[in-house]
Amino acid sequence: MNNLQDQGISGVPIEIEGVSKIFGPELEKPFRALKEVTLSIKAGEFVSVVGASGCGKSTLMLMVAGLLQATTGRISVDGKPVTKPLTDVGIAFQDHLLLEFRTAMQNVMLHADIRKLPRRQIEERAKDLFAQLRLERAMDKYPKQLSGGMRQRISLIRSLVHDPSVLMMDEPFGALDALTRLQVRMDLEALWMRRRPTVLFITHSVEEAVGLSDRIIVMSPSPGEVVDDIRVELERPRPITLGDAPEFGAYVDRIHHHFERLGVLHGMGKLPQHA
Ligand SMILES: Nc1ncnc2c1ncn2[C@@H]1O[C@H](COP(=O)(O)OP(=O)(O)OP(=O)(O)O)[C@@H](O)[C@H]1O
Repeated sequence: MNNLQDQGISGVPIEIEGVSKIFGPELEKPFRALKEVTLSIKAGEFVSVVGASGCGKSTLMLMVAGLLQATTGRISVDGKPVTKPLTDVGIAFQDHLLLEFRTAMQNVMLHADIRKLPRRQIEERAKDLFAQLRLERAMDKYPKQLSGGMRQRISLIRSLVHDPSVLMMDEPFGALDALTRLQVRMDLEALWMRRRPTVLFITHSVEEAVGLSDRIIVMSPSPGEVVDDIRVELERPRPITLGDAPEFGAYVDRIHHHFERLGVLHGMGKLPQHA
């Protein structure tokens, strides 16, 4: 066991150094999606990326996952350069992508089947995750018998069942109603706190980013650049009523202020200034 495991942290560090992405460099009009992104993410940190639509958030995530090559710069995960798709990773998208002809449990076990992982051990962990999310009764149901929030939480269980050291989520709760979104946010925090994988979380919701993150990376509109790196010093687990805390409002305002300055948001009045 290493020191981090002693502390119950299963995550690994991610280093992104001077990473740019140009789509179609061979074309007459190449498109620069990301410009010189440098980020150092600690093992077990929960990091959100917020920014205007099209600023390159998904592009960045795909490059870290090894699914897309950076044009310049270097990315390493757990000290190793990313040169091919990561395997020790869980991925969840807005679309839950559950197979309709498999039950919830069978969907979750897909990982074990594909990756030939020890089935009994993974099934135990899956049952434990279903129980933690109060979804035991959904285990043998098919996706069409479940609500959108349940389907998304099952997708969350699937992304965590193999105990990955990195969890990547691209707008996972985008299609949910506000109440379900709040529930899933708290469920995600609880699951993350148990094993502390390193999380890269992409969201359009500033409130969700503040609710979940240790750090929030604010990106400029295309080509995406890091304009702020905010450490969120709010105690965990964060309560349902977090939105009432003045510090919460200050973080949200700070990000909105960037968006107003960058022309992503257009307000009528003046927003308060933050350091
Ligand atoms: N394969 C590609 N070829 C050319 N351009 C691309 C490609 N993939 C993405 N882009 C462009 O790169 C930019 C960044 O895309 P990306 O999907 O990373 O943005 P995003 O911030 O995740 O957007 P959203 O919040 O809307 O999901 C966009 O302008 C997009 O059109």
